[in-house]
Parts: sequence; structure tokens; C-alpha cells
Amino acid sequence: MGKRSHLEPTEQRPKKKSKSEKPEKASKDKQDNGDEKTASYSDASALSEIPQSDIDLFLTENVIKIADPSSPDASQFRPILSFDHLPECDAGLYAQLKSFPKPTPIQSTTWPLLFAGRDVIGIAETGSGKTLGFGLPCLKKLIDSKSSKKPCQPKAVIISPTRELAMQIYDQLVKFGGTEKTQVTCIYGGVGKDEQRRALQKAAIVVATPGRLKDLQSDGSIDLGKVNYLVLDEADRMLDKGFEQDIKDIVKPMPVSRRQTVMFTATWPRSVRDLAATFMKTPVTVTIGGDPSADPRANLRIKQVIEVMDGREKEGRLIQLLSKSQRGHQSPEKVLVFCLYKKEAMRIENLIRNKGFAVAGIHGDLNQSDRFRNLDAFKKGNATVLVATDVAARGLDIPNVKLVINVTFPLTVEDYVHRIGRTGRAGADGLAITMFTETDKGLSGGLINVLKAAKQDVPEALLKFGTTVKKKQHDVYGAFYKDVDMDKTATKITFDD
Ligand SMILES: Nc1ncnc2c1ncn2[C@@H]1O[C@H](COP(=O)(O)OP(=O)(O)OP(=O)(O)O)[C@@H](O)[C@H]1O
Repeated sequence: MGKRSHLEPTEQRPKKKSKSEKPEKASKDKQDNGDEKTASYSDASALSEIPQSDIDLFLTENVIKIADPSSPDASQFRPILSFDHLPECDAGLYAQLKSFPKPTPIQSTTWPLLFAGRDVIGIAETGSGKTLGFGLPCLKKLIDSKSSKKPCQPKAVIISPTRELAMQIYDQLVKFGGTEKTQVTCIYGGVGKDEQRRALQKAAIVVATPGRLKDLQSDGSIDLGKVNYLVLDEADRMLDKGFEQDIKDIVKPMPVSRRQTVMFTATWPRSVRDLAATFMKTPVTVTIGGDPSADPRANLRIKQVIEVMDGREKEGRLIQLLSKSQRGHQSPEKVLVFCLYKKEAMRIENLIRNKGFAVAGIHGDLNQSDRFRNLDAFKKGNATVLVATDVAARGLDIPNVKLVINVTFPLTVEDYVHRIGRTGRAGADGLAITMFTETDKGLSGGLINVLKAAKQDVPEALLKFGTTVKKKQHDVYGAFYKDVDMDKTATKITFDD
């Protein structure tokens, strides 16, 4: 379990509860910062009336696994199968849900747990609605909260690894919760602090990137002592070496016993699990679609094509693929092109532009307003090709991306799963074409496993590179916002602040 060295003074895991201390099914009340009762949840009567066989069928059909260390009986929390089963809440919180037919499996399964105040680790494929999975209970908890809020003392904090993703989460919360009642604020680096400090005066929910949050915390602009709902989105990324210390510093004033901690992700590598446990109290792990201890799983609706080639063939092949998807179409398809290095991304973007395609770029050398502007151009379809480093690999929900092209393979197969997950979202189909060269052969085993698990073709040429999966693939897990400057050192890695 938790490594001692990872435990902060305030992050000691609570002792195992005796049976008599177990939370009761329908009265899951607990103290919230000592001044209010929250987290009372019981099934709606329409949900209680559903036969257990239907519930079991839902769990089996969606390959849902619920692991609750405090109770072997996972059935005490029935999945919310319809929006009609949601617990009562004022302020029109559920009004926007009408645009969706029903909750997605990760929402169905984690909502009751989160409404009941449990710590939850939610693992589900890319594009499966995880944002609302943690977002709706966050909004409800805030709306239900009776205690008054002091300036600069938010009640909920949601931490995301990139600025663009933080903004996207913020937009979702505003869309569902409105700004008036829920007072959501987004803070991230690369822009001035004054406006953010002003917004923090009123903020009840703060969506943030870790670096800027830590900055504003250290200079006293924000007091996290009253936070009772903490989310790490893209949790495995937030716990890897690049962010681990920031997260530990941020959570210090919010003891694990007084906050609900929520972690969501599509990939959950073994390397972060012990560390995650040190941030949580008896978390329930919900996995949609298979065994969480297996290899990372790609979204099954994405067709994955691997093209093994010589590095010199890449540019020609890229232009060929883009010509096919862009030329001769009244409205060309949206294509996301991933590179590993910032300089490479700039070169590829120029190449594509010179061939006459409507292209934009997003990487760490751009200033923040250019990053937002270029992403927006792609979202709106003014640019139909977006060239990106791994800053865009996780979480971004861009409508109608039909094709992802990996010009350079990422540093880990987890990153690969996230990159290709920018297509095939919310039930749509998608296509991912990956150029794989001999330099990437160390990752062939992991990639083959991802392909097999998703029942995709494994090309002979890939098999030749070997099927062994290396235990630890890289010093810094993943390449999420890995910006390597090849002119300086080979491994300079920076993260969003
Ligand atoms: N119940 C629902 N039914 C249909 N679509 C939904 C539902 N809930 C959310 N969505 C939509 O699904 C899309 C993907 O959701 P979201 O971005 O939360 O995915 P995710 O699981 O967080 O993906 P990733 O792992 O890539 O971060 C969004 O456009 C969202 O509005």
C-alpha cells in the first residue's frame, strides 16, 4: 500500500475501520469541515423499484467493476440508470442534461458514490463523460451547502494538467451550474494574476492548473483550508513526477479526513496507484470496460492503424493522408496531428501550411493567447488541421475530430491511448493512423497489447519489433506536456503551470 515517503503529515491514511464503523447504506452523513452536514444520499424510489436483475445486467453489459475496500457488497450503491433517478437538487442543475439520452456508465456508477460523499477513483475510456461524472456531484454539493463562504476560500478545487483542459472543465461547470449560484473560477499560468486574484474573492469552485494554484496559494491569494471536494482530473498525470510535489503542497491545508477526494482518468498505470491511495480515504475504484490492472485500454470505437515505416517517409505520407481527408471535400474533416517535440511540431505545421492546408498549431512555445486562439480556430473549423504536442493529448473534447495522425510516437502507450482518444468521443467512431519507426521499437510490446485488447489488426512489421513490455518505460511517466527542446538538452521537460 502507500509508500511511507509519500505520506504528508496531513495525508496519513485513516486506520482500517472496524465493521461497526462502516457507513450505513442510506445515512451516509459525515461532517463537512465541522460546520455542516453533507453527503446524505439514498436511492430515488424509481431506482429502488428497478429489479436487481436489471441492475446486474447493466453492470455486466458495461463490464463495470466496483471495488470498495470498506464493503465487499458493491451493490449498496445502485447505478443511476436514468436522469430521473438523480437526487433532488434546486437551481435547475439538471436542466442541461436533457440534451443527453441517459447517463454514461461512468456517470451512472460514480454519481451515487460521490453523492454519498465517498472518495472515488473512476477509470473509463476517453470521451465517456468523466467531466460531468465528477462535475455534477461537485455542483450539487455546492448548491446543497448551507454554510457561508468567505472570500478566497473555495469549497471545491478541480486540478487539471493543462490550461486548455482547465478552461474546458470550467466551461462545462458554468454550462451546467450557471455562474451565479456556483461561482466557478478558472486559474492557470501564462496570463496575469491580478484578474484571477479578483475572481478568487468570490469563487466557490476553482478549476486550476497546479503551478498557478500553488503560486496563488503561497502568496496568500487563496486559502484552501475549507476545500471539501478535491478532484484530480487526468489523475495519473497529476500524480506523475512532474506534478507530484505541487499536488502534495496544494493539498496540505486540506486534510484527507475533511475532504472528499476524486480521481478520474482513462489510464491508471500501476506506478501511480500507491501514491494515489495516500491522498484518499478508503476510495472506491470504479472501472468501466475491464480489468484496471491490465494494459491501458483504448476506446473501442476508434479504428487504429499502425504504419511501420522509415522516418524519411513520414512527411510524404502525412501530406498524402491530409490530401485525402482535406482536398475535394466541401467541408474538410478535422484532423489532429501529433508530434513529440515543439520544434518538430513547428516544422510540420509549416510544411502543412506550405502545401495549402488550413492549419493551426498548439504547443508550449506559443503564448497563452495564441494557444487559446489556435485551439478555438480548430474547434470552429477555421483551421481543419491542428498540429499539436502532447499538450493536447489529454482531455480535450473537440467536436468532430475524424482522424488523429501520430507523426511521432509518444513516450508511453498511455499517452498513445489519450492522443487517439481525441477522436471517437461521446459514442462517435474515429480513426487513428500512427507512423511507427524503428526508434519507437521499445514501445512495440505495449502498443501490441493495446491493439489486441481493442481487437485491432497488428501488422507483421510491428510484431517484428518484439512483444515484450518493458516495466518502466521512461523516467518521467508519459509525455503529456512534454516539451523537449532538441537544441538544448535531450530531456528538458516542462509542464503547464
Ligand atoms: N450522458 C451523456 N450522454 C452523451 N454525451 C455525454 C454525456 N455526458 C457527457 N457527454 C459528452 O461526451 C463528451 C465527452 O465527455 P468528456 O470530455 O467528459 O469525456 P472524458 O471521459 O473526460 O474524456 P477524456 O478521457 O478524453 O478526458 C462531451 O462532449 C460531453 O458533453
